[in-house]
Amino acid sequence: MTHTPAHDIHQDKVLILDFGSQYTQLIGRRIREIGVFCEIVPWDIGDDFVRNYGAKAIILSGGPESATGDDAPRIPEAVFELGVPLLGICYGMQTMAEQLGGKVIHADTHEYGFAQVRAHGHTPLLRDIEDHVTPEGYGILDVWMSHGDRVAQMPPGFILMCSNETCPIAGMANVDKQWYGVQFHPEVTHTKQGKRILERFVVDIAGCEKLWTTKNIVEDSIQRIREQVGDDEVLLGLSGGVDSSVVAALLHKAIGDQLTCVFVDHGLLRYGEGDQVMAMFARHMGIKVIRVDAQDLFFGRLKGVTDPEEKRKIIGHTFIEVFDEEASKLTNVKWLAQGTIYPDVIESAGSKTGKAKVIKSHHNVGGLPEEMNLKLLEPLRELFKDEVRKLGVELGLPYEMVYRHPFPGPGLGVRILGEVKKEYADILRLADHIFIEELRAADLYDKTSQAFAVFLPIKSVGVVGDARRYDYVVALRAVETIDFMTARWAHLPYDFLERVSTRIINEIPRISRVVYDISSKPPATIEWE
Ligand SMILES: Nc1ncnc2c1ncn2[C@@H]1O[C@H](COP(=O)(O)OP(=O)(O)OP(=O)(O)O)[C@@H](O)[C@H]1O
Ligand SMILES: O=c1[nH]c(=O)c2[nH+]cn([C@@H]3O[C@H](COP(=O)(O)O)[C@@H](O)[C@H]3O)c2[nH]1
Ligand SMILES: NC(=O)CC[C@H](N)C(=O)O
Ligand SMILES: [Mg+2]
Repeated sequence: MTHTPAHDIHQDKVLILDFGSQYTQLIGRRIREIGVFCEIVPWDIGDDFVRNYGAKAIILSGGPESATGDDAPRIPEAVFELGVPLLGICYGMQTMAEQLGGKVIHADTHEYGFAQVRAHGHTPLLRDIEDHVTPEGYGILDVWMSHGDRVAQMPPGFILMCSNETCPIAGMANVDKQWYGVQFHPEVTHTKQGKRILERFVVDIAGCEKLWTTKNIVEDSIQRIREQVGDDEVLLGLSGGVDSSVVAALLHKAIGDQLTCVFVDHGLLRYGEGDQVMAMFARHMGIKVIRVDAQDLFFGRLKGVTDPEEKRKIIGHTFIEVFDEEASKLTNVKWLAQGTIYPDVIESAGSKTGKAKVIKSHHNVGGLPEEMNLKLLEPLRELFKDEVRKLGVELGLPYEMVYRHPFPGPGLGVRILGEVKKEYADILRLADHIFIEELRAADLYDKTSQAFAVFLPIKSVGVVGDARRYDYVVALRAVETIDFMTARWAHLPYDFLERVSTRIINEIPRISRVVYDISSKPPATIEWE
């Protein structure tokens, strides 16, 4: 049965040219939230790409460079030839000004953080959008700025759109062509009217229809998966984490029992996780799940190994081995499904050109041997994490599963410092479970981005019931973060920490002491190894 969605959800799309801003992904997320599809590409993607893409509007991001420099990154010429609305943000506006005959200078006073601009409400972009009105009747916007350069002279054909004392040209517009530039960042939530401004641009000015909704995405993905896969069989590594769970639910809906999942129990899972995954997917949803008990294999391979990178590599290779073996038992499989999401795609494109240092090798199930000849199926590769979560809920997965904290593939293997032993994993699982259970009970789970316990294989002395206890130490870790690239340690209430610590020491005989990790990232990382 073929199924035709009511709309082509990619019909109206916005192209975002990335000049290296810290907030480029935020621009993308805001446009998607508004209900319009968009994609982020590097600024030097080339004229041909820009001409053939079919964007209804183009947004030029901010960036760290100075538009005054001779070899500064520039907007491809094709952008100006297309006749579509343009919005330059910060660096995007500055280079637009330079390229069209205006002038940018290094400013004497830099603006970082909160600012206000007077909005000259005569342009379509800002008309009737304001936070305050002055006694003289001018609109004022509360915005967020981050710049050292500024536009000193507008290009011919542009009029002033907003300004303040430090930045007399804080916005400019060529209303005929629908080309706009703003010095402030509408994509960050500190700019209160930011989302309205972006919506005005993509919906009212560029005429994009709001077709990018969770319901439409589900319908569209299902149709595309069916067309791609036909009658073939698909294999998916199911971890119980958010991404692979949503892929499982989506594939099951699209192709039913042509899907087989492999769930590897490496002995480094959270408390009760294996049973939960089986109950949820196999029993409740009727998905074919092969549970592989590979505990002895993993613990055997990890015996005596203490170096964190070596542990990560061994876990990664052992995963592939198990996967390979399971795949070879199934005869008709042509596809390997993966939970790759859009930030993975953007970041791996960026890292090809970058020279970033490897801090940790993330395990990767994608490195399967060539002779398997499996084709890759990645139905989430256009979606941001928050979109993946909404999709999960739409597909009927429970809220608690879809909004759970991320869990690394190597699992407790990177939360047991030094050598990994089953004995340690059993102790850690219990401590972690108590911590998470208490977080949920105190309504703090959703207020932290990631929380877990870490096992320290050192012993400390305690006194319990007048007796001496000489046993292990557990560290609690909880962080608040948006993107997991930087993180602040969570300031959990003392009485809460006290309750968790008391329970852990009382209920787990092998633990003598509990400590709380107060390091942020950077300079620490979120996981301990
Ligand atoms: N225990 C496991 N059994 C089978 N496959 C696994 C296992 N752990 C990880 N994988 C595979 O590795 C992929 C990457 O893991 P990763 O932790 O990044 O994603 P996830 O578990 O799907 O989601 P989340 O980021 O929420 O944990 C998973 O999508 C899954 O395909
Ligand atoms: O799937 C994964 N495989 C891995 O090997 C891995 N290592 C770290 N993480 C997760 O990444 C985020 C950042 O962690 P770090 O600050 O420790 O680098 C945190 O959310 C970590 O849990 C991993 N996820
Ligand atoms: N955030 C930005 O885009 C900054 C642009 C430019 N690097 C400046 O400092 O003005
Ligand atoms: Mg995971």
